[in-house]
Amino acid sequence: MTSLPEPLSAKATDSFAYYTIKDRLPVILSKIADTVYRLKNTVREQHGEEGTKELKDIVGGISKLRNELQTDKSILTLEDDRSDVTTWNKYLEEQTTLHGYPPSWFKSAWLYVECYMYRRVQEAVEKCNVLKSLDVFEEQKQKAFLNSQGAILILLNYSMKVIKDLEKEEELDVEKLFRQFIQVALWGNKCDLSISAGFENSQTSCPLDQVETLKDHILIDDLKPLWTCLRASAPGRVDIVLDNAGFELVTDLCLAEILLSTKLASSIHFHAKAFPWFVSDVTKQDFDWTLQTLGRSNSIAMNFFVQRWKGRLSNKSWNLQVHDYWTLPFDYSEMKMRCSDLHEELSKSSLIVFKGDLNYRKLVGDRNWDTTTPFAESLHGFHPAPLCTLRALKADVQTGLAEGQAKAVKEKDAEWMVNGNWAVISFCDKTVQ
Ligand SMILES: O=P(O)(O)OC[C@H]1O[C@](O)(CO)[C@@H](O)[C@@H]1O
Repeated sequence: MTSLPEPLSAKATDSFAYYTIKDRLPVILSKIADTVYRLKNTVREQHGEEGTKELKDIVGGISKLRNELQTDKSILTLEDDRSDVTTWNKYLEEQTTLHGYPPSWFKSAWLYVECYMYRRVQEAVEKCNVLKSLDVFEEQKQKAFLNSQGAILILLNYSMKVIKDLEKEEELDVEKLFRQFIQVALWGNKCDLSISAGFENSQTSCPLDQVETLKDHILIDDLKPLWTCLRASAPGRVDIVLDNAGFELVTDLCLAEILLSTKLASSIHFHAKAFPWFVSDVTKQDFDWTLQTLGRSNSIAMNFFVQRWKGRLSNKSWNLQVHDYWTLPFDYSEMKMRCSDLHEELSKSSLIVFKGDLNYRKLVGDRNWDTTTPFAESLHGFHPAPLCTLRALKADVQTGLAEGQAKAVKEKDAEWMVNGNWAVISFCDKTVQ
């Protein structure tokens, strides 16, 4: 086997990694500090002096972190008592031994240091007593959801009509529905709050029209083999490794619903993050909040789905799973070796759907691949089950393109790799070492 390409890193000053670490991450950290500071009156009312002190400690921790990042200090060990501390600290040791110097923000692998930043933010919260369950991104995530209400309503009204037609046994083209809901979930990934450095990024256009208007922006379309695979194993277990809360989560829930209602799947296993991550990623709290909020509305479609989805959670056709591996800095080719229980769990699936950019980066190891490297090869042996990725491009890594395709798209849009306007549906049903 030929050697692997280098991991992406801010060492390359013309890279998106460099721009992210130099400009985007400090903005995200400042925004966290502002948001937390604005909670001071509420926290004082609810938790008195202890809360006020903890809030100050969080803001202090975030400012210190921003300073470490901007001055390219070494990565420090974690000092809270979360279950993953030992794994993080051991990895830091491993990296120091491997390279002969301690990792730092601008010298080490982008994937590692960016994940570390979110884990350090969590450290500041974990060290608290009364504020231990604070989600520093909660306000942004909830605002983005509420600002996407129009698009959510259109999608849920349409989905309700589809379900009712299916129940009436109307002759519906199931493959067409599958293609449509996969693409809605794909473009749901355009909206995320970390690419916009935490600034407003809600879904405002009609998600169904978008499927048509953005068709030519899908650079890899593996819908056909994906459909064939799902059809052959139907109805089986489908896993969805979630990405962002807000509009994107609703598109994922609708996809899950359609897979079950059309009997393409018998159960859905959603995978959420164990703590607030990359600004807008879904935690269990976000998942629950989304259902509660839909349930409080007076829209018929929202209420219809909340009842249906609560039923699915209690009869276990929907399952929500949380695992620390999703918030560790490892790529997925390391899963079998580092975390065999999750790998084994995923191997029970008929199809694993990985949502979003960060999952893609972890699938392909966040390396400087030639864009024509086959997707299966870039997975570097990761294949617990047939898998696909639904990803809007927001980082300068891509595999599976045809010869000349990268050049052609770059001529149309210089920012194609990072602006979220281009996407891929890549599927793999075999292991390639
Ligand atoms: O929510 P997604 O699609 O995983 O995107 C995560 C974002 O974080 C990054 O991975 C790095 O900031 C970007 O590449 C992307 O903007």
